[in-house]
Amino acid sequence: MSEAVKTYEGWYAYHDFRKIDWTRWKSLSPEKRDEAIRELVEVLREFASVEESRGGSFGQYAVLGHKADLLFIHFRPTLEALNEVKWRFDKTAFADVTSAPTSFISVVELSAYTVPPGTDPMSDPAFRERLQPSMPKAKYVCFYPMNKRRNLSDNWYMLPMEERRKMMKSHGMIGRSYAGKVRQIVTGSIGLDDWEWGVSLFADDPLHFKKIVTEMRFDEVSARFGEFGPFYIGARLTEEGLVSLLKEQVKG
Ligand code: VOV
Repeated sequence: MSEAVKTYEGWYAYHDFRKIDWTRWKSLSPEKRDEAIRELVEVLREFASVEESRGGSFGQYAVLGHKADLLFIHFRPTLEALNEVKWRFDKTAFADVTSAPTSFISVVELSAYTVPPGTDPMSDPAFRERLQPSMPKAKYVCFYPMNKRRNLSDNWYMLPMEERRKMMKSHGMIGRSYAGKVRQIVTGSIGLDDWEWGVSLFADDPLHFKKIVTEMRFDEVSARFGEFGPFYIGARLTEEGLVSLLKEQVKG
């Protein structure tokens, strides 16, 4: 058996994708819509307020294309806290006009591949901080789930540790060349959801997503072992942006 990599876990993550039923939204009376918006704003402010007490983090995005309309990303210390968030949102009148085309449950994860042997990364406050990240305030988010291949000829989980470490080092070096352009938050989902990881990337220029993902496709660890699920791209939504989106849609 190959040596399993040591992983370090932080906040749990809930990627909540929502599609809006615009026909139902438009069929509500103006008073009901205003009331639903007021309640939604209150709940989203509540979600965002966890940042102040460092009890989690929250981001809201408008999703492009047909796969979803909105993405809410929640980081919280426990799965129970994520469930509370879910029920809190589902109780709102706005939730009644939405459906959830998909969702993703995972936990912020760092691994020991790049940790010098014999050192304890948890003694480093910066490392511990990265396990409880604030949602980056970049303009765009890109999210996709991924696995590492387990074919007979290319099985990540049967490679010796040293070989995996070498490939992850090369991966990390490509990643670091995007410093200041792309922030990544990798969340582990083995045993929690249908894929092995969720990759959340944040950037002010969406082309940087295309560049980094392309470059990584040519790097051995992604080229040989990467298996990818659907990609989602979202633009960060301010409170005003969300409210005007909901109001504009009903104008003839
Ligand atoms: C924005 C840049 C960036 C940077 C700096 C970066 C660095 C690093 C380092 C140093 C490490 C290893 C230690 C750790 O921190 O866990 C990782 C780990 C990981 N990564 Fe990464 N990655 C980036 C970016 C980045 C991208 C764009 C992707 C998607 C890959 C692609 O082909 O589409 C990705 C995936 C992952 C995954 C799935 C893991 C866990 C793999 C495992 O087997 O455990 N990642 N990553």
